[in-house]
Amino acid sequence: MKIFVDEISFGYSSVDVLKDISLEINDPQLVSIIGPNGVGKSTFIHCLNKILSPTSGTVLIDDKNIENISIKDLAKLVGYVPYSANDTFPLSVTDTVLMGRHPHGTWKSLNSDLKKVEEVLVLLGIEHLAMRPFNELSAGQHQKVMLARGLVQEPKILLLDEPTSNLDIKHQIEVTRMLKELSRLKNMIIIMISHDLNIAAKYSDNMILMSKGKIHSVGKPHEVITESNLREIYNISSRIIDDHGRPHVILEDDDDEETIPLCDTAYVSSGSIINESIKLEGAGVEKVRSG
Ligand SMILES: Nc1ncnc2c1ncn2[C@@H]1O[C@H](COP(=O)(O)OP(=O)(O)OP(=O)(O)O)[C@@H](O)[C@H]1O
Repeated sequence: MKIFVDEISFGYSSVDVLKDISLEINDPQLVSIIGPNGVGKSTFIHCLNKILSPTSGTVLIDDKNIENISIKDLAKLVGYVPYSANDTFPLSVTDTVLMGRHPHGTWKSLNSDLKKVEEVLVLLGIEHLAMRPFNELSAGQHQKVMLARGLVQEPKILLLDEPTSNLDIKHQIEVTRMLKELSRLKNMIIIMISHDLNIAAKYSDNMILMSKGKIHSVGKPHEVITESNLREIYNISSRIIDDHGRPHVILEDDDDEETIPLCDTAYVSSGSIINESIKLEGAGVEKVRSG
């Protein structure tokens, strides 16, 4: 499986957002897209599954231009879990997840589909919610159910827009680690937008830092999460603590000379909570041309 993005640009009617983005991603892996608010991260992943069509440039999946792939066929290749806290489904959790088995297809519920749903609910630790009405769940539970719906689709490429933003710290870590494991187990390219630099750095095989509609940096977490990048793009003073070869970001307060962990994981990661069961290095994200 390979995604090749060749010089795509996109603008909404009033604003140019993406400018000549090129990128190639090979191999099963977890890739995080990071960058400040409004730089075009969601717009970019919308161009990878035809929610939006680039104004110029092409997106190829396994050498096929996605413009020539029907929405129904594309759904077999590319899954997408949007950032949305407002989804409502007048269905049970099981039926909501079941919809992911046949996106754009006929509504079915075969035993094999139900088994897949059950597996994914167990994987995400929400099997106890199976019969609960979706609309009665909490925001974090909603987010896990929507993630389950994306996973049960078993796409080759899964696009996730801030999939852990409503989860508590323990579940953010668990789910992100699980996504990395799943990329290997299911042979998937998982592309996740994240604002949590520490968790993203810890579990991503590669990271993409976006700025003003372009890719600013791409590569391994320690290549992307650098003090100079954070100062330039986020305008923050930071210190990078190398934790077993992976960066951890500590904010520095220029006035008070105090340091603040960027997120709780700075503490957690140096403790014993994280117990990685799979440790594989991924590779294969390559910036083809810089914008
Ligand atoms: N439907 C739309 N119509 C017009 N402009 C839009 C639309 N959606 C997004 N934009 C604009 O496009 C730019 C990029 O938005 P996008 O949602 O891709 O950013 P983002 O990097 O994902 O931001 P965030 O981190 O806040 O989610 C922003 O300036 C936004 O205002």
